Amino acid sequence: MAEDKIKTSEPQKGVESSNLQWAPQAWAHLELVRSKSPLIQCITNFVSMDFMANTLLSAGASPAMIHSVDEIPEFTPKTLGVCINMGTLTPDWLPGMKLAAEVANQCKKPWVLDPVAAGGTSFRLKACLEMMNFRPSVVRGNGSEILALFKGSVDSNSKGVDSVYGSGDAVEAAKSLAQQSGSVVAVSGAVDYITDGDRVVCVHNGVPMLQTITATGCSVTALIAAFLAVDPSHAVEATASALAIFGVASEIGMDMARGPASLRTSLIDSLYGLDEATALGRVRISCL
Ligand SMILES: Nc1ncnc2c1ncn2[C@@H]1O[C@H](COP(=O)(O)OP(=O)(O)O)[C@@H](O)[C@H]1O
Ligand SMILES: Cc1ncsc1CCOP(=O)(O)O
Ligand SMILES: [Mg+2]
Repeated sequence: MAEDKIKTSEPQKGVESSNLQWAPQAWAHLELVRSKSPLIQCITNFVSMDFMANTLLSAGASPAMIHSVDEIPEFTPKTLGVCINMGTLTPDWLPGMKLAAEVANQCKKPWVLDPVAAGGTSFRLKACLEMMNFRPSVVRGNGSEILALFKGSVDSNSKGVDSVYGSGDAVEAAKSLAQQSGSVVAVSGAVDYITDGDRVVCVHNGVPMLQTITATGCSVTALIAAFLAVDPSHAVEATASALAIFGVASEIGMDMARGPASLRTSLIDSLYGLDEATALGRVRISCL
């Protein structure tokens, strides 16, 4: 059973030794998503809706882009996980986002926050910080977004949804943010860092061309929600697995791609077709 492969023991140091534990665990999480097909509610931006839904479907999950405040009390309790993304935020979307987070918490369902461009404007920063008060199970952002949440200030150098910092620049901020908020914090980039404020897990999978396809960050956040939905009590492990599997799918997709447009397609195909031997051979996870 896939559940048997999900270990909770303390991680070891170094990529090679850690992989003995983490790679089978990442595969086990993907197998669980495929077998349980969790219903994931996504309240997300208009740019990402299609790619996010297709990412979830190709992993075996069942996405629903349902955001009306009128439907949330009835629909959110039926889900196994919720993804809330601030990408194309307007004031009228916020009450639904807050209600979905509240209902998810009441129903003890995991929910994941993507604080897109958190440091871009004061309106957006305030909204992201308000969402943090609902204590997401996981918050996943790029370096700029995690630094903005930690500092609680707008970044005058912000490039909007794109990061002006590497993920490594935000590791200490991520640890402090996790300690203050009680959420697991994931910073994505060339290396993805996942922390609960104590442990820091590093995912080394992925390809630089992911930065040239819009909504890859949004979609991997939704994938985190799906992995968390099948293993809600191990948020660090499920988050690392989702980031590693998405990264592996991009690496295999890269072998077939001619550029960003074809990578977008081949990534989805690779995620759908990923097998155990390939996952075990490619997942690269270590601990700081
Ligand atoms: N330089 C890189 N090398 C490999 N993978 C990367 C690189 N930059 C980003 N990624 C991957 O791309 C995905 C999106 O991350 P990121 O670009 O940081 O998010 P966002 O799109 O929200 O800014 C993640 O899976 C991350 O691991
Ligand atoms: C371009 C853009 N503008 C508002 S949301 C969005 C998508 C951002 O996607 P990602 O954060 O995954 O790059
Ligand atoms: Mg993003």
